[in-house]
Amino acid sequence: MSHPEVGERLASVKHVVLVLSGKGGVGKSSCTVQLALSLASRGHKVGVLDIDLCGPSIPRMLGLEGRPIHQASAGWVPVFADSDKRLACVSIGFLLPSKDSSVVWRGPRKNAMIKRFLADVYWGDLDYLLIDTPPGTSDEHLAVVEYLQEWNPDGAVIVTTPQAVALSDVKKEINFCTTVGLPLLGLIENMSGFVCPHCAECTNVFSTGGGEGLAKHMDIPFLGRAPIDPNLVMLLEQEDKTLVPNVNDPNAEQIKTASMVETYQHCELSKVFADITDKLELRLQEASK
Ligand SMILES: Nc1ncnc2c1ncn2[C@@H]1O[C@H](COP(=O)(O)OP(=O)(O)OP(=O)(O)O)[C@@H](O)[C@H]1O
Ligand code: SF4
Repeated sequence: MSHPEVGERLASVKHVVLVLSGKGGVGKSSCTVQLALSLASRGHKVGVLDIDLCGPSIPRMLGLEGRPIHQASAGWVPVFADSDKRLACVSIGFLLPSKDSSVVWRGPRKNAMIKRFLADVYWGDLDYLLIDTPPGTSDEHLAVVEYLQEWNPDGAVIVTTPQAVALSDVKKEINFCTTVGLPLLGLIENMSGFVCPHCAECTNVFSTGGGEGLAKHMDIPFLGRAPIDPNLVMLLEQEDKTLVPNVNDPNAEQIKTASMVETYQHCELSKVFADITDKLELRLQEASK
């Protein structure tokens, strides 16, 4: 079935990237947020579409909980995470009566909502649209791939952890992409080691390198390893995203910035994601040649 309204709506978007994981809790949403912050810090215009309809976490991570999506004549207006309007977000979380409301929908209703997100949101000109998906391969994945068919999304980034690499879930996710013809842009090994908040030394709590081995084995680019960073947890949890987290000294006066895009640049993990983002951008450039 053809979906020309999706193609028309996304004509002003340069790149569409899906973020997937085989298992829940491996850090897919936080990696999506960090890619978005990293791209926005380079001056790109970025949209984050959260299609994890049953467990939307992006509004909380970006500090946008409780903000409404407005209906304008051009379509649904996304919620912006910064005053420069470089980082826009759309999530079912903005449409629910409260943050504790749950979505218990069957496939057809979920599909209809995803189609509305793709066809009705007025993103304006975007350099990147990052789509955060639920874990595994479910109705949401099949729907988004079907609706994007004619638009040809650039591909998928897979997020895993060193422990999850051993499970077949991540291989299933990779096979899903191959089956539906979604190019694999790369794999991120998240929670790979622990950054000490005192000396910034990285300790490998569990084994690391599994993600790189798997990427090699499955012949997909390895984008990098992101360690566990307590300051990232603090930033994602705190309400005011303009305060630079400091787990070392929670009583110290926190540095204030203009936006979360800037705050994130003070986190150790932003350096790792700058490198991951370089590789992803390079991969997208190569693929579009
Ligand atoms: N590199 C990291 N350092 C510190 N904390 C992290 C890191 N990655 C993820 N986390 C934390 O782990 C928790 C789970 O992450 P997240 O919600 O991104 O996972 P997910 O894969 O999207 O989960 P699900 O799809 O099941 O909702 C969050 O509290 C997040 O802050
Ligand atoms: S890595 Fe951190 S916790 Fe371990 S010895 Fe160094 S300062 Fe202490």
